[in-house]
Order: sequence, then structure tokens, then C-alpha cells
Amino acid sequence: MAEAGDPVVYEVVSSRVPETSGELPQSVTTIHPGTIGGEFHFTRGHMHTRARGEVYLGLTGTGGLLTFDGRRAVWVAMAPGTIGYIPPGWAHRSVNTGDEPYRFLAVYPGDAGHDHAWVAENGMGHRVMRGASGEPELAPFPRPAAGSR
Ligand SMILES: O=P(O)(O)OC[C@H]1O[C@H](O)[C@H](O)[C@@H](O)[C@@H]1O
Repeated sequence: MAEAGDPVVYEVVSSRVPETSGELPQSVTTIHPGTIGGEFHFTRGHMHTRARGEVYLGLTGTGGLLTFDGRRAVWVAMAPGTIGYIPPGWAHRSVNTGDEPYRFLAVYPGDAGHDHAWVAENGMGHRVMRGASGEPELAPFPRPAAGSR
């Protein structure tokens, strides 16, 4: 639950489709605009528990999809109508790089599973900072310190 002084950074509305093999659950995520410590607002990020891909479609605003396989990071700029693809075995995090809510549709296999601990342990390779011009700048960011989140 959010408390005063602890603003909501993002919200996820999920379908009622079962998260089981063969199903295709969907969710719409809205990331509100803003920065914390110069870093654009982002989702927690996760790896799928099983080797499963995922498809995004940009709906409103501007943002990006950061994927990381533990060694390489790939950034896909997202806008309304942009399709983002997450291959199996790549952790993923979304970032709002604009001044309005960034909203996207996600569709993923029901048996994908969410492993947030992988990102807590391995990080995402980069931070997405707001540059002097307001544009996103990817800053290399090695693994988080042990015990940090
Ligand atoms: O769970 P997070 O890493 O915070 O990401 C937020 C959400 O992003 C997408 O919508 C995924 O399909 C969801 O499964 C995920 O919950």
C-alpha cells in the first residue's frame, strides 16, 4: 500500500486468465512519469522462471524496454504502436522516459513464471538516467551489492 511521501511509480492490471501452460495471460502496466536520483521510473524487473518469451505493445506515452541476459543488455525504445519482444532467458524491465504516463500491453505464456530474485541478484546491466537534454542515457551498472534490492 502506498503511503504519503511514497508515491506510486507503476500499476499493473492483469487479466483473469489462469497462469498455466497453454494460456496467454495479459496485463496492462502504467508507469507514471518521474525520476528518482536522476533515474527514470521503472518496473522492478524479472526473469521468467521457465524459458518463455513475451510480447509488449506500446499504448500511450514513451518509454523503453531494457532486457538483460546476465552479460548483454538490449534497449528498445517504445511508443504507441511499437511492438517489443522479450526472448526466452532475458530479464526485462520497463522504463518511462517521457513526461506522461507510459502504458503498455504485455502478453505472455501462462507457465512463464516471475523470478524477481534473479534481478535482485544480477541487476539489469544498466541504469536508465535522464540526460541533460531530457533524453534517456544508459549508464553501465554492475551487479548490485549482495543483500541490496
Ligand atoms: O513484475 P514487474 O517486474 O514489476 O513488472 C510489471 C509487469 O510487467 C509486465 O506487465 C509483465 O507482463 C507483468 O508480468 C509484470 O508484472
